[in-house]
Amino acid sequence: MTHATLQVALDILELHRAVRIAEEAVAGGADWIEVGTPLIKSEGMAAVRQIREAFPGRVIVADMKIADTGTVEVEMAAKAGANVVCVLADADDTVIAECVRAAHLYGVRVMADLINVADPVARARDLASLGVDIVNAHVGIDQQMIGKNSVDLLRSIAGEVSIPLAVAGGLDASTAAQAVAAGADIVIVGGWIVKSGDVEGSARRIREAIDAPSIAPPAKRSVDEEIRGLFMQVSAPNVTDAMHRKGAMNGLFPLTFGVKAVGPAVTVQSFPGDWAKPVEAIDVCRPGDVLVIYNAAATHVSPWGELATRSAINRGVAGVIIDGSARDVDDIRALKFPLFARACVPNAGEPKGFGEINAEIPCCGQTVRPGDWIVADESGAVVVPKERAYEVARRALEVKKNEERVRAEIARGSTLAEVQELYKWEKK
Ligand SMILES: O=C([C@H](O)CO)[C@H](O)[C@H](O)COP(=O)(O)O
Repeated sequence: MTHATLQVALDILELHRAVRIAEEAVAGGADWIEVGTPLIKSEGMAAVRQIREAFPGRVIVADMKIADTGTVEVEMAAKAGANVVCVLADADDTVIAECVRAAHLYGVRVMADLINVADPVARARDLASLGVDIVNAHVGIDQQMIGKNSVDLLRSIAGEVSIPLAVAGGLDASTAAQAVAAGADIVIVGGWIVKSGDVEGSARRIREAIDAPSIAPPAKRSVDEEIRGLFMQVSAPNVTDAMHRKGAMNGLFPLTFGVKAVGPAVTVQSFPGDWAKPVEAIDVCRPGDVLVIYNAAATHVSPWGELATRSAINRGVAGVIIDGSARDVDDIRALKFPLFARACVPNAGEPKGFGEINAEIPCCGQTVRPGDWIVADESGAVVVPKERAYEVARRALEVKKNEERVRAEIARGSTLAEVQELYKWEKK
């Protein structure tokens, strides 16, 4: 088997970090270095120049995503030191042809990026006949968040053209190996390497995976299982960050610690002092559901206690959120059951039976519908609309990954303001 090229995509904003990250990725086995689109937008051609200076012998790829004025943009990137320049496959043929002509003039190669192309097979053939050197089966980061898969795209074009094929979009060690088996000549990895806390180790894992691909078929999981698996890996703050800082419940506190509640909501509308519906709702829950109870923010009476908790544990309930109060907190802590409420108070009230199960409810400043996802930990609870659960879970994992590298840089003595160049990015 021929050796597939590993291209690390420097998809970060800060040039001073990019050089360091590239050094670590190369130490881990990356062959080509891509100056990613975000870095080019943030720093311009200075980024290409500096990466060229830092890595004189390496192939440097400028991910310009050219959409127009092919000659000007290829010339800029080539003169700054790029060996490969990226154009959008969706650009008009006139643009592609200009890129190819300019590339010949300046001795660089053109990689065409199939992001968002409606008919990838037909377009890949056109691109090859227009003189493009490499076709990239790329699923963009936003598209990945709704489940689009770059290896599927690669499989659809493999064997259709005779020019080298690249693949990009959310690849990790396992999917990179699948991509090589599917015919990738160039494997492009961004986030999984550059956002990782251990860039060199992550690059090495990809290198090993693509050099000796052993392909285990991915385990089949339902969408709900995937969503739960993703949310279990992230924190409530990661989730609200992924939702542009929305979705967090106000005035809610964790009453038990070291536990986390993740699952679709079963909702309960109830009235202060009436614990019938909250307790009846336990029997409506499926394993893994989170019970979300509106109890009119009451802090003088509790609709929830130890016996309800034991029943919920028997049903496999993943946690309880109460816009109101709870009691028996010491016992519930011992049971390690995720419980979140506004307050604790010993009064129980009585079971009158007012209210409703599985209707839309208000809860701590948010609206919760049955089936909306809840992610709650010691920072509080976040509600994710069910229609966006998969996407938000994927985005939350991206948020978490972003923090890993930043955390590693702080551990080496930097500060958050330095790492993120806060002053530079203040809104003008
Ligand atoms: O091209 C890319 C994207 O559009 C951002 O500019 C990325 O380099 C490409 O998707 C690879 O990055 P990951 O998807 O994070 O592996």
